[in-house]
Amino acid sequence: MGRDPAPATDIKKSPVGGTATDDGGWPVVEAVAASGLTKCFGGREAVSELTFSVAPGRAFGLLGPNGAGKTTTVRMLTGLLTPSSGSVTLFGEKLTADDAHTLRARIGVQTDTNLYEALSVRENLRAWGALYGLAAPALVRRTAEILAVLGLADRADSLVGELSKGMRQKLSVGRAILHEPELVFLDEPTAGLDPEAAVELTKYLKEMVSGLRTTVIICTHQLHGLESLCDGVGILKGGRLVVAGDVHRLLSQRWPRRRYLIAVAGDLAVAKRAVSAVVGDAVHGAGDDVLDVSLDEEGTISSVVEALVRQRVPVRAVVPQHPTLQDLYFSAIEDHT
Ligand SMILES: Nc1ncnc2c1ncn2[C@@H]1O[C@H](COP(=O)(O)OP(=O)(O)OP(=O)(O)O)[C@@H](O)[C@H]1O
Repeated sequence: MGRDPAPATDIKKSPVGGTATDDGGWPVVEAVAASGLTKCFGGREAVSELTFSVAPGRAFGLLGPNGAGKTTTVRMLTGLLTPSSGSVTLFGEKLTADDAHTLRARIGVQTDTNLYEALSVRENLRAWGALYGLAAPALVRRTAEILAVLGLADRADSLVGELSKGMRQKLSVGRAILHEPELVFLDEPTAGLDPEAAVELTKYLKEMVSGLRTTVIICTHQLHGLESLCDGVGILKGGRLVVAGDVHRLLSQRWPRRRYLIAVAGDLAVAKRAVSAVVGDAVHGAGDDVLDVSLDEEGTISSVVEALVRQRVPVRAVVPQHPTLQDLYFSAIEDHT
């Protein structure tokens, strides 16, 4: 990656809401801030009163069922759609129709339209790089990097019109990140990608976030493992933001107790009595030889294991059960049905 790496300053980020501060306690200008963002189509609200912000150098997942309002939100955030009410601020500057063009040089937006069908993959990247204002050495370097990262090097000279759906998808992502923008909006970037390419792309996006402090806003339905990329998340339902914040904080708020599955050998009733002496009724059987235990504090798992050992119950495995972003998503959507 060519852009200068992140400064050493440790930014105390506020992925959603609040004011981020740097080491010296100075406020950090949010990369994206939406305030009361609303869009009506024909009198019907597609997006209602969205207020959230994303600090620079963060990856933020905008999630929600089909029709929840993700694309409409991103289109407003990128100046492609005028809000019915509310406002968008990018890098501390209010987004207006006049600014949109200037600000767009600092952002990358993935869309599957406007690929030049009659040009090759390489020619498409070069054409887009030139439009973004990349000069010759950077353009050549970035084109090669993008082709390698997306696994398109061996198709660099193929015409776009001859590409498979997944390859076109890769190219549309490549186009969005080609000029190393400070802020990138991605719409289902890994959908249609083979598993290897999806892993590579996710790894590259993480490097952009941690190495270049790129801010990434990602709309996706692919929740599995998304928390490894996104530290912040907003879940939309029916155009409203039903959950927003730091993923880890949201998970620990929603599931404050720690759950473990303990596989034991021998009499399960004896094992359950031994554990119950430590955790009360926060234990139940989960199969013939497995106990499901919920604890207030992580430390007490050692007391639980000690209690089993004292009763001569062999412990075969202790497996912590970590709630995931997928669990958070389903529980948030269910709460608002
Ligand atoms: N141009 C438009 N005219 C009228 N209604 C629209 C328009 N664009 C979007 N909508 C409506 O706004 C709502 C939100 O649509 P949007 O495309 O933002 O959802 P989404 O969350 O991106 O969905 P998906 O996951 O299916 O892509 C939907 O009810 C949709 O029908």
